[in-house]
Amino acid sequence: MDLDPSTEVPLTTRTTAIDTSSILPSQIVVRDLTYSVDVRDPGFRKSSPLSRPPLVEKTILKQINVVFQPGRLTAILGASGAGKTSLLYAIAGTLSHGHVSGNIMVNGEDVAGPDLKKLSGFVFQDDLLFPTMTVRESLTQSATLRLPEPIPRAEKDRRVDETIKELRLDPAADTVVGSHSVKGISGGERKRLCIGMELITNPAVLFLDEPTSGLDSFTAFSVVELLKHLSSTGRTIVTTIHQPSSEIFQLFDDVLVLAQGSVLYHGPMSHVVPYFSKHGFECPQYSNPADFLFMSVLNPKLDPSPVPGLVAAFKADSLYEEVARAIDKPARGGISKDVLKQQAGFGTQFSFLYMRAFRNATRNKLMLRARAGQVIFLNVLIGLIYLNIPGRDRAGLLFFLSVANLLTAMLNVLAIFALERTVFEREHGAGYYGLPSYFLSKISVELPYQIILPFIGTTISYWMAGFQRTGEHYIVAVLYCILMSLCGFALGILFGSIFPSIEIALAIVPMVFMPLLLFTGLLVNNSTIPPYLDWLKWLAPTKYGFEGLFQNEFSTLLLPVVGDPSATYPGNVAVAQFGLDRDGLSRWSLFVILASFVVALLGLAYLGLLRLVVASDGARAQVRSATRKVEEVEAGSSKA
Ligand SMILES: Nc1ncnc2c1ncn2[C@@H]1O[C@H](COP(=O)(O)OP(=O)(O)OP(=O)(O)O)[C@@H](O)[C@H]1O
Repeated sequence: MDLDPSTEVPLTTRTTAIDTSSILPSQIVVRDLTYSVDVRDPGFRKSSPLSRPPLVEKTILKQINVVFQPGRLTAILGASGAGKTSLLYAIAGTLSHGHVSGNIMVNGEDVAGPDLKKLSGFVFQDDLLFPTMTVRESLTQSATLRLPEPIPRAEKDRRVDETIKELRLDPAADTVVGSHSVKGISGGERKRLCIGMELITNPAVLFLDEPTSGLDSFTAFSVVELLKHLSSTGRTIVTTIHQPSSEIFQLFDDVLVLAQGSVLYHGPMSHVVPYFSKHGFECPQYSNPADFLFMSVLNPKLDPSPVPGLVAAFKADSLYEEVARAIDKPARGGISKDVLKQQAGFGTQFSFLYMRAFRNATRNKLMLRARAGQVIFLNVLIGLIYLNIPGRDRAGLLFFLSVANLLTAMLNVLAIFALERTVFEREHGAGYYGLPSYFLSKISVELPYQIILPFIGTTISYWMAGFQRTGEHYIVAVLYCILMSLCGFALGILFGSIFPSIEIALAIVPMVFMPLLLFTGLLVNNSTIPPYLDWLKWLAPTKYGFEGLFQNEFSTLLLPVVGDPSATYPGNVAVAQFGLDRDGLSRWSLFVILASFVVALLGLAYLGLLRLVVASDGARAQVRSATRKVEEVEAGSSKA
């Protein structure tokens, strides 16, 4: 349990640390909001194993009309799959999949989703914070990247201090967020930090998706009490919530009950029980109204379902008339464009991301040592193996250098990117920074590794194995290894972004990658490969790496004849024996092709990331729903 009495104190009577005078009370009117997605027809009967179900439209939200008032805390309740998250995302403008129709107005002005996104804060259910950053650093990140550029640094720092005070995070201000393996702040502090990261811009509207999930009841209560306090300062706060306790339920000003994408009730919390009792659902005395709703009205096992009748009943109720009136005559206060969150400029984004990645890399000392250690260990080992091996038999070491530099870089980057991918998707989606600044900062932070590590590794094995002792040959060999490492870096990002998880990437990548090793020229002589497979060699960076390293070392060397060390033959003969002269490419042509490969792979990696950020918003709702179902099945089986 993460209960720390010093930090989890209920926040009942409190003053506010944040200057709330600039909050413009914002009424949100949602009119005829409909949301649908195209899905494969679940009722389709396959006529053959290859037939695919046709796409059909699935309506998730059906003509929703609701009004969220400033200074009020609204809870969206509903069974799993009712459309709570979809409604929140659709209003907040964080959906990118499917078809959304209807209007969303703030103080009577029509706002497109992205504008409301800028005007409001959004706290996601799964809080993705950087584990190596402290609470203060996380808030500073939000202030740096999301407050307008002209606001002075001192003012941004003041806002960070205010937010820490407001959320009572002072005792944890300099504690790292932590992760599964490193103990950091408590669950309640994490949630408050996520809220704080949104509060930095002092938004008039705050959306939260299940802010109490995973918290014990007391911590959950203190989080909702914080929301209540924040709404009392004039903010419009809307949160989805899953089965709140009766203490938490009492904190809400308004409740919106959803079922099958329609509104069953939207009005004051105090009217919920009388309203449903009027429609035949009597809440027993001393029962938690939320539990009562889930066990009776929202119980999916009820046959016939009361939902259609209750949807119609709500539309005929005086509460709905109030909503309809507000929709017809929305409040007129305008929206101040000044309060819109602004993304910092490219330079600020880049330098911040660079510093963060740099700090992250240097704080993660284990990873740093592991990366350097594996390079030194492998190259000393291979250097010892080739210490006394003469002539062209050292070709195996060149093969090793080309493949190992690519593979180690690719796997390291894949492992690191797998950890930060979800954070990247979330931060990018929340408008902290753009893809160009992220991509460039990633390259800039990784570049020293991809230069220094191959340099160290190649230097060790090159001199131990006794390759040509001229500056030129040594430098060309190092440059080839750096290019191979950069290819691996780009492939790591590319595979990390196109495959949904590191497990899937690791299952598929060897299948694609291993056959390409056959085209290097060492394992199979190039001239013996059948013509219909021969073209594949052009796709193998290892071919260019190995061929270039081989030519660099052997083409100008006189090699000893096996069995007669006093006799020699020109190294070009060895090049021809391996079939490496077949394409007529010099070591410099190979070098240029390999460098072009790096650029092309970096371009593909960028496109992979672009595809990821476009796809992530739409996928989020589905993933959450699937996760919830798994959790429910697990909870059900553990109860049983
Ligand atoms: N992009 C999508 N494609 C297909 N179905 C979707 C998509 N987004 C949502 N859905 C479906 O729409 C329904 C409503 O989903 P939503 O996540 O809004 O429900 P919810 O009330 O928040 O549920 P939970 O409490 O389980 O998170 C679910 O059946 C979900 O599977």
